[in-house]
Amino acid sequence: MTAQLIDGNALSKQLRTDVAARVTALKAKGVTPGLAVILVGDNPASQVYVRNKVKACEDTGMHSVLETWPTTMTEAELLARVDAMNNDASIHGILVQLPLPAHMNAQRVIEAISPEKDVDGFHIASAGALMTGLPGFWPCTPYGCMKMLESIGYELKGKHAVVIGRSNIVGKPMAMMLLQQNATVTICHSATKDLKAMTLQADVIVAAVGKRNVLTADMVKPGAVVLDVGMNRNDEGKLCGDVDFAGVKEVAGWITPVPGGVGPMTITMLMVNTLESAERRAA
Ligand SMILES: Nc1nc2c(c(=O)[nH]1)N[C@@H](CN(C=O)c1ccc(C(=O)N[C@@H](CCC(=O)O)C(=O)O)cc1)CN2
Ligand SMILES: [Mg+2]
Repeated sequence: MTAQLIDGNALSKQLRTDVAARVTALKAKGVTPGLAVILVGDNPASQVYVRNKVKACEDTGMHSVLETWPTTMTEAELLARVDAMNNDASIHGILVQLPLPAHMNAQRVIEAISPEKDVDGFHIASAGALMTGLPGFWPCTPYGCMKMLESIGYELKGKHAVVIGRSNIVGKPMAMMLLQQNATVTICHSATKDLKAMTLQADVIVAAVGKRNVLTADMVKPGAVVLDVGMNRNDEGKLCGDVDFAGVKEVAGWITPVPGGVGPMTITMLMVNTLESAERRAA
């Protein structure tokens, strides 16, 4: 058996077309959605991601502001920039690209973003809203995973989902979203005793560890849906996920590739969150 591919580039293209149409409608009401992107330091991967975010804004007709600051910026200076964006009426979404330099407290910076503009969904108010089922911004990567499941018409009710990884930005919110759709959810992590015993029971597996080959073919139930959130480099320096793609695709029913899977969906859901923030303002 060979798994069907869930193509994050194709789904993103489709969703961004919908976003662009809604942006046009909002502009007709006099509101242009605006995103502020703040990058501190010169991490080359982060530079690529922020450029792609600005480009996604251009492609969907949104306004964007990109601020890049040197690593020597102080946390107080960064907090002042966040505050300026909180008070800028042309900005509906603010994101501070992570990771931040070591001398900054990322959580403190995130909490300085107004929850109404927290389009990354990282603020504790956003996390609390997701936890309790109240309206709020959902973190873009797990939100993108949910859209991928929706795109294949997958019914989560009563299914067993295993999330590998417990980060605040992927693993934990992913588990909450799956739970909200009435899946039975298991969160596995570095102290899990028998990961394979868990994943073999799973109808849906989300791998979000940041380590190659965390999931291999012998760990997957035939027909399972496998979503790969990892971004690593293999021995040849090529981008790869957490899943042994070549092996697992022979067992799984559905699988996301890396690159071209969850990654592009992260930026697409950022566009959706920013648009919805602006729509709320216009309502
Ligand atoms: N403030 C934030 N910081 C970070 C986030 C985030 O959502 N908000 N997530 C990641 C980085 N990230 C977006 O910021 C991100 C990573 C990867 C991709 C992506 O499209 N990847 C491509 C491959 C790109 C490549 O070739 O290098 C893919 O998977 O196809 C998008 C966004 C951490 N920081
Ligand atoms: Mg992410």
